Amino acid sequence: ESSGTVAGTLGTSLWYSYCSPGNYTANSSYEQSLKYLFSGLPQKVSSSSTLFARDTVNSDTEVIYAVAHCRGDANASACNRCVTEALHEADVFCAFKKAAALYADLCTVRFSNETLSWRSDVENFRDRMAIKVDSSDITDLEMGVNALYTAVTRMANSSHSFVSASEKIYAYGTSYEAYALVQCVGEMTHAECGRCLDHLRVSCSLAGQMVHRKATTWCSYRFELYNFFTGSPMVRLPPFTYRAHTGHRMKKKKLLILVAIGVGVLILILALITFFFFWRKQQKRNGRAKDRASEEDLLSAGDTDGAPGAPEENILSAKDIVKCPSAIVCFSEITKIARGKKILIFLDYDGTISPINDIPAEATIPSDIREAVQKAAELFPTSIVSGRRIEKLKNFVKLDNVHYAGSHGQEIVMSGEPVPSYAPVGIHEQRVTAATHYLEDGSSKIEGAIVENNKYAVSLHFRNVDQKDWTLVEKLVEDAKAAFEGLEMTRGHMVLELRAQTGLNKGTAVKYLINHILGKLGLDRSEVLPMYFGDDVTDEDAFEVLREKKLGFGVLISEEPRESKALYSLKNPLEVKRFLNELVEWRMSLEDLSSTAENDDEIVETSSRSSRLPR
Ligand SMILES: O=P(O)(O)OC[C@H]1O[C@H](O[C@H]2O[C@H](CO)[C@@H](O)[C@H](O)[C@H]2O)[C@H](O)[C@@H](O)[C@@H]1O
Repeated sequence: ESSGTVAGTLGTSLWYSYCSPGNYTANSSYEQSLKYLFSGLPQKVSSSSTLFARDTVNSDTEVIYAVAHCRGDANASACNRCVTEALHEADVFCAFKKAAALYADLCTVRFSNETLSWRSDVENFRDRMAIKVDSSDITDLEMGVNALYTAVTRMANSSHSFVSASEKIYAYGTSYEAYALVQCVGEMTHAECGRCLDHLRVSCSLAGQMVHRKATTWCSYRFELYNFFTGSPMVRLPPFTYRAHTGHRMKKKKLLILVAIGVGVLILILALITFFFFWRKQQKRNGRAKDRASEEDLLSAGDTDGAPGAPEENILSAKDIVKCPSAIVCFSEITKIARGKKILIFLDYDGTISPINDIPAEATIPSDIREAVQKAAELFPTSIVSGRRIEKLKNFVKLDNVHYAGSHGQEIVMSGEPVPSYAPVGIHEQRVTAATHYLEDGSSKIEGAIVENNKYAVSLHFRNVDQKDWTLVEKLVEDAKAAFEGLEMTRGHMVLELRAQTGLNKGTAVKYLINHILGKLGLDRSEVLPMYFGDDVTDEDAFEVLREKKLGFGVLISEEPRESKALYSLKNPLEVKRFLNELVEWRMSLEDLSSTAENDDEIVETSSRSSRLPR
């Protein structure tokens, strides 16, 4: 069932739902049997002493299995209500699907035409993460949360199936109250509970994710920096103080420093020997290279003339947010920090890889830019992150080897996967559809206004509207916002948008994509260099994530200097194409270099980009 639909949102009690691909037809015996199953399940689970129930029912052709489980601190009526609502959501969002899994705060429900057991389901976990703590002491805080996790898990698999706990964590003068909850289905043995939890735990590191949860129907855990469960914590762990652990760390640190010094001296000696031989070769080459003047002078200018705002030591810590130097001029700085890392590329669509067009529906991507994106994606994991809905985006981009994040990062489809791996639940789409009709009606009298439904956001374009009518446009969007719940207004290039209030944006999408790509490649965040290219205000969320997490950098696409959280700039989509092509060429030349390293002279003779090759 891995190809099923997964939906999720922040802010509603149903935080994840998963519908399997198999369908049943209306009025079939499967539908009748499922309804029967649904009618008894809430009562069955809420009256069980372990707040867990299984049920089965025979349709004409198949057996349908269901399990439901409520959180250990829920009372019977809250449990009953939660399961009833989850099954109702299943009716709406997984209509006609033979199997589904629904994850709400207080309960999980799973039904299927295949038998259900924790072993067969353990791969089917769902997670929701948020990197909530933006401070330099995140590692120390993480240690506190890890300590809490270890203690609570140990308890859950030794004596209880439900454990809530809290702990005070002191890290560098700040005090955090951390809360944890771990639960297994009562019928599982302690060993099974332990294995189920271990499986959840190893499937993703806690690194940086202070606030997160993971669940299958059978076992789950959740961490928050606020008290989210009912009643007092069952266990109160002694305060975790980072400083108490520093003594041990210091010893380790000293040892590491000594080893590092030894290795350093050795490397220095080897480097001196290598340098001597290299210097002799270089003397010979200089004669031949003198008269080679080419475009590379421009591209490597940042090396020599100190381009304005060009970061000197570590480009990720540059402070100037107004003037972003050209990514083309600073190409050699960029490749310097990219060396040895996997580059991850994130591209906004409109204004970044597609030139601005007066008619949004006609803003296609030029074939040479598409070709550049495709080539880049063959070497670097690439994602297109846009305000447009994914269907439309895919239709324009027409590339299979990229990931897509649509509706301003609210919906995500990974490359090669037929269905979204992340999307808000349906109520948000319904609100946007209602607002779309409202805007269509209201704008029919405003000449030049164009309404565009982007699934979880609706755009009212005023690029072609006479300036005297702009106030009408703004008023219409404000009225629509007031008329429907759960929508927020944002602005872009000559466009006002009403976006579903999901807490998701291009920044959260970039975090999600980076986590998934890291997981897929088995890499650590220090091994990758994400670059995000975007032209609009909505891209600032992504620039900010990369800048503040010191993960990588943003590249602002703009003809004029503009205040931005991006670190570099490019003028227009043509420059984006050129940069991507340069990046591909650089990466390929590294490969060439390593395969012909023994014949260094030959490389110098034939490469027109010799100054950017690693020295
Ligand atoms: O995140 P993006 O991919 O940049 O999408 C943001 C909006 O882009 C589109 O509108 C913009 O481009 C249009 C075509 O060039 C232009 O006519 C319009 O003025 C721009 O705002 C798209 O139509 C919107 O739905 C996106 O939200």
